[in-house]
Amino acid sequence: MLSTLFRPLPVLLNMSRKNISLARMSSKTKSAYETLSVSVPKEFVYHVMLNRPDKLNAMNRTMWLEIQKCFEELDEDENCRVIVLSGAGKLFTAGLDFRDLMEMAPAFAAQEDVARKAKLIRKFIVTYQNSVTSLEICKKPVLAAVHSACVGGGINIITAADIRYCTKDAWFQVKEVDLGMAADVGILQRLPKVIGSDSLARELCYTEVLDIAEQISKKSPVAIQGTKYSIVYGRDHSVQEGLDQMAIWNQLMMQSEDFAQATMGQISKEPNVNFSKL
Ligand SMILES: CCC/C=C/C=C/C(=O)SCCNC(=O)CCNC(=O)[C@H](O)C(C)(C)COP(=O)(O)OP(=O)(O)OC[C@H]1O[C@@H](n2cnc3c(N)ncnc32)[C@H](O)[C@@H]1OP(=O)(O)O
Repeated sequence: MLSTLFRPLPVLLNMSRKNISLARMSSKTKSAYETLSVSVPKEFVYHVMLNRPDKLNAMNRTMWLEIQKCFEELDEDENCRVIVLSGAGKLFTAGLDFRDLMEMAPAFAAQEDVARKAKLIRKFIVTYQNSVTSLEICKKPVLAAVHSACVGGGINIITAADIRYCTKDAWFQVKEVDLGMAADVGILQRLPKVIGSDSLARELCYTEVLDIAEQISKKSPVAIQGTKYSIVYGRDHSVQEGLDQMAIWNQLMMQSEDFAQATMGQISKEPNVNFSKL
């Protein structure tokens, strides 16, 4: 289980529940966010909370953009020396917001030419990559405190943090293959390095459980093959080179029928999709 590789420290979450008003924050960090809550539980300690509890902290476009804005601001804020990142409500995050994906689909579909479609998709991927990378670029240490579920996009986010803590009930799922895509905003580049086991990272990215062969065979071949290619590429390249490769790869592969079929399967809770041979 991936959870065994993260350090359990529920105390962090308790500390963070003290909500200290925005008025106490420095003048440089006074943005109000729609999807994040920022407080200062102790001097120099800032607490950023993913704050869409009624949506299981699903990461919509606003949240991706606000994460980057927030970490860029805290990077500049001299009153901030360390940042705790957690999720409000019953779990850390349910990952990428499906509704957001559905809203973006018509814009992609409106472009008929593959190069123009790819240009649009690339912009979307790189925007979300930059959001995750903002935690890594931020000069202040970021401590991720995870409780209950941390799915898909959430793993991207915490692998860019400095230290990961979790409660005993926490569980982690690299879920992108179930959407018919290779994870493209940092998991494949950072997770193997973070957990120090290329073998375990591959198992988690392909499947999550031990009956490996059967599970892999039922998933999208576009997603599995893209995942493998990108992990191997990531092993021999820098994180940024891996992210660049990923954006090029998925600007094409997210146009495949596997992506649409797998995403619909997840939304309708009928994940048994018969993918075409590849
Ligand atoms: C360029 C792109 C870069 C980013 C890529 C990122 C990719 C990913 O993040 S892939 C992972 C996507 N997420 C998932 O597949 C998780 C789906 N959700 C679940 O498996 C469960 O909800 C969960 C185990 C997290 C919690 O289960 P629980 O039984 O407690 O709750 P549910 O009844 O399933 O859900 C409650 C309502 O929340 C809605 N919801 C859940 N997840 C999402 C989501 N990711 N996006 C939008 N909405 C979500 C769910 O539909 C329920 O809504 P309602 O039926 O209206 O009550």
